[in-house]
Amino acid sequence: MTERLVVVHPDQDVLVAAAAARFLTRLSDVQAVRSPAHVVLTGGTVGIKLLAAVADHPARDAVDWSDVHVWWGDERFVASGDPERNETQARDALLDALPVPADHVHPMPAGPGTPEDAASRYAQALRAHAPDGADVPAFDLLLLGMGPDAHVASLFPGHVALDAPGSTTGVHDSPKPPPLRVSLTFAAINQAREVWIVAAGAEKAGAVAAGLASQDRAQAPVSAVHGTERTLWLLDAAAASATP
Ligand SMILES: O=C1O[C@H](COP(=O)(O)O)[C@@H](O)[C@H](O)[C@H]1O
Repeated sequence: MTERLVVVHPDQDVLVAAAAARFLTRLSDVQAVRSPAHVVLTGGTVGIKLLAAVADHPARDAVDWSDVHVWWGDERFVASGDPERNETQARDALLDALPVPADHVHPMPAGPGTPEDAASRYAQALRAHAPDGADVPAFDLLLLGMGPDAHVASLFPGHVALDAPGSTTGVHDSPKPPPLRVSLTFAAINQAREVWIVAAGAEKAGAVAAGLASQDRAQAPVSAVHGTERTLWLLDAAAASATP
C-alpha cells in the first residue's frame, strides 16, 4: 500500500526551503542503497524555485551528482534554449551548477518534427534506462507542480492526452501556453517510487482540495498521480486553505 502524506508549510518560502532539504535527503538516502538515482523534474513557478533552493543549499554536495540521471515530466515544445522550456529554466536554476554528466541529463526533445515525434524519441530514451520488462526507469523521485486547473505535467483536465497509451504523449492545444507540449503519461508517472506534488498560493487551493478528494482524473488530473511507495503533497498554507 502506497503512503500518502500531506505536509503544509506556513508560506511559499518555507515550502521551497523545506522541499529542497527533503529533495537532497531523498537522493542521498537512495544513493545509500542503489545506483544510479533517477529524478524527474518539473517546470512551473514553485518547481523552478525549488531547484534554485537546491542549488543554494549547504548540503548540495551530500548527493553524488555524477550518479544521478535527470528526466522531465513535461516540456513546452519550443526551440532548444528557449527560456520557456522547462529544461532551460532547470539548467539555469540548478543543473548548470552541478557535476551531472551530460549524458545523464535527458531533456525532452525540442524537435525536429512534431510533439509526437519528440514523445516517441523520449519513450525510447526512457526504455533504454528501464529495468527488464519495464518501459521507464523506477524513478526514485518524480516532482510535479500543479496548475490552478489541477493539471500536472502537461496532462490537462478534459484533454485527449489524459488517455494516451504508452509512457509519453504529444500534446496539442494545451489550454496553458504554449499550445504544443510533450508529457509523461499517467502510466509512466505512476511507476515512480515517490511522487511529490508541490503547490503554493491561494489560486491553487481549489485544485488541491479537488485533487485530494476526487477520483476523477478528467476533472482533476492531479488526483490520479501517485508513487508506488509514497505520494507527498507539499503545500503552503494558502494552497491548503480549501482542504478540510
Ligand atoms: O506549464 C506548466 O505548469 C505547471 C504548473 O506551473 P505553475 O507555474 O502554476 O506552478 C508545471 O507543473 C508544468 O511542468 C509546466 O509545464
